[in-house]
Amino acid sequence: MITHKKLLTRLTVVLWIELVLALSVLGGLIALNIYHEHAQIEANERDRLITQANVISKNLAFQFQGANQALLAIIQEIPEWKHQQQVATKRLTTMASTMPGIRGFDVFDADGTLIYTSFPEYLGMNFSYRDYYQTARRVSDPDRLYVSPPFTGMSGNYILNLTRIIPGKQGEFSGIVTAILDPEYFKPLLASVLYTQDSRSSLIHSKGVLFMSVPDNGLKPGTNLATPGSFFTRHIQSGKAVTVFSGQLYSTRQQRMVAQTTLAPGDLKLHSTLMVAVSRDLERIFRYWYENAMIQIICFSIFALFTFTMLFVFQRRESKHARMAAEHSHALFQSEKLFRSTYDSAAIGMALLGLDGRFMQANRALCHMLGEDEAALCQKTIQQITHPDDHQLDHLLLDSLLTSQRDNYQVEKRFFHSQGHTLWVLLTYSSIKDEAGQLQHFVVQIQDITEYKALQEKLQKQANQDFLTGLPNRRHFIQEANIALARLKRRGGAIALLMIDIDHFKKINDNYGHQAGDVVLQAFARQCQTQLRDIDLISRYGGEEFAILLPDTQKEQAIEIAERLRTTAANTEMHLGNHRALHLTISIGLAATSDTSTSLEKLLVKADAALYHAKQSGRNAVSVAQADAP
Ligand SMILES: Nc1nc2c(ncn2[C@@H]2O[C@H](COP(=O)(O)OP(=O)(O)OP(=O)(O)O)[C@@H](O)[C@H]2O)c(=O)[nH]1
Repeated sequence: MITHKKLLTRLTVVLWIELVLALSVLGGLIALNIYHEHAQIEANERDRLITQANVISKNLAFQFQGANQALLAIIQEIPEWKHQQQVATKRLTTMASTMPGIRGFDVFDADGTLIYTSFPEYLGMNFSYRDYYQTARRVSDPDRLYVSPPFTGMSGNYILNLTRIIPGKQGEFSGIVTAILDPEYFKPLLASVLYTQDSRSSLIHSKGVLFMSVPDNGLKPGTNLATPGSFFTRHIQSGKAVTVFSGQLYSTRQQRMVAQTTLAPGDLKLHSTLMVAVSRDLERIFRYWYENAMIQIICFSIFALFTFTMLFVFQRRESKHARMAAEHSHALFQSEKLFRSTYDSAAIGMALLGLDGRFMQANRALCHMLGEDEAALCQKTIQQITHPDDHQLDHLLLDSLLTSQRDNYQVEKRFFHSQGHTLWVLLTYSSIKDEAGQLQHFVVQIQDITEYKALQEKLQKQANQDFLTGLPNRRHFIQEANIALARLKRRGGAIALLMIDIDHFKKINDNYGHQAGDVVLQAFARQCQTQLRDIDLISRYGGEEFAILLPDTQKEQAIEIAERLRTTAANTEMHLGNHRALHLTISIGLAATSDTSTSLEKLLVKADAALYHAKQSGRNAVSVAQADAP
């Protein structure tokens, strides 16, 4: 079974995995975008560099073709000059001046001696040591245009020549004719393709010798670039007309992108050629891309950090909430457990009632008290187990809860046990309301007070009873007599009061003992009781004095009763045990009235006075009090 804690941990891990995956995807897309931008910038730059290199190449090719045509024309014209130096010089000078980029023309004989030239000051000098002469003589191909490696000319300038062989009549080597290229012409050409400050274009002889660079990068013309691994070498080795390389330059150690083209002017056959290199600084090419990429990476890192932090904070808060909820739930569980155990094991009966009085829950003590199980009790209402005599009171009090006049009340009432007998219970009702104050249920606490009630009844009885004779005592007599007088006041009629005193009772005590006196008192009480009606009330009023209240009794009728009591007492032998017996007499004072406004005090005073009169008249007599004067 998965615990709540394990489930939370699993959810936490899943969220982290999901976040990492989402960030990985986002990061991947950003990386792809950065890579794509890099590739696009690189491709665009390659295209631009190639285009610029091609512009120079085409221009040079055109230049080479023009120079080649001029050389062929000079070869054609040489026989016509017939060693006339001035004619040749004029012709060569004129041709050089009409051709842009050509500084002059020289014609050498087979030994390398300058025989015609546009620079007459060098006539007759031998230049057979020059590379262009030696290469042309060695190769001796009349169909080729020889491109010399750059060299320092007689004027001190760094130049290069385009050379053709002058073939003899049998095709043998008869000398060379060269066009001296003007380096100053190439500088604006190379500069014309530079489109940014970091752009640079160069011309390199195919043997690897640098001819010129624009702008000057500090690398000396004549530097050999044909070193292993250099971009020049890699271009030559590739055999391609156009290449582009990026990285560190062998020559300057700079990081650049270089487009190189090999000059190939149409169907012109060349021996050696020139390479055009146009390059840009890599840092400048990718500066914008780099800044943009850094912004994206920083933004992504901040976003990732933010989401990690947010998730961390969120999960900490969630886990704190979960911990608090668990603690709360544990506390609630403990509290409910404690309540349930208190509720179940309480000595007092407890129940939850619906508003209609139906039992919803009942604890063990209540079930035990009523002799029902909880399920059976929950089929009943509290009214069903209440004694009918208590229904009215119960309804009244319950109504006061339902109408919110009060929140609780306590009542003593009777319940029916499942076996039919009644129980006295002390019942406390309490309202249970919801947060809006609406009454939802009742909680009742029920205490079995049957024993207490019995004891109370017994004590009550004892409090009202004379312990010797068992007759009501004076206190109880006064209570009941007042009730009877109240009834008289309501209904009218008549009432009589007899005050009875045993004559010379002291002598009985003295002669037979106090205990015998007690026996006489008990026997006399029984004797009177047997002669009275149920509605009559006899009490031991004190000592040997008895009071009898005769409700609904007229004076005459009362006199009859009094006389009967007197004669019975006088005529009845009273046995005292030990074969002893005696006769006693009694004196009676009688007060009777039909005055509904009379009071008990008045009646007692009158009866007492009459009793006194009976005693005074010799005892064993009934004396009737005079009626009140109208
Ligand atoms: N044995 C017994 N004697 C009681 C009890 N209560 C009162 N007495 C006695 O009753 C006697 C009453 O005497 P008295 O008041 O002098 O009156 P008497 O002797 O009856 O004479 P008269 O009333 O004048 O006829 C006293 O001796 C009391 O002690 C009682 O509960 N038991």
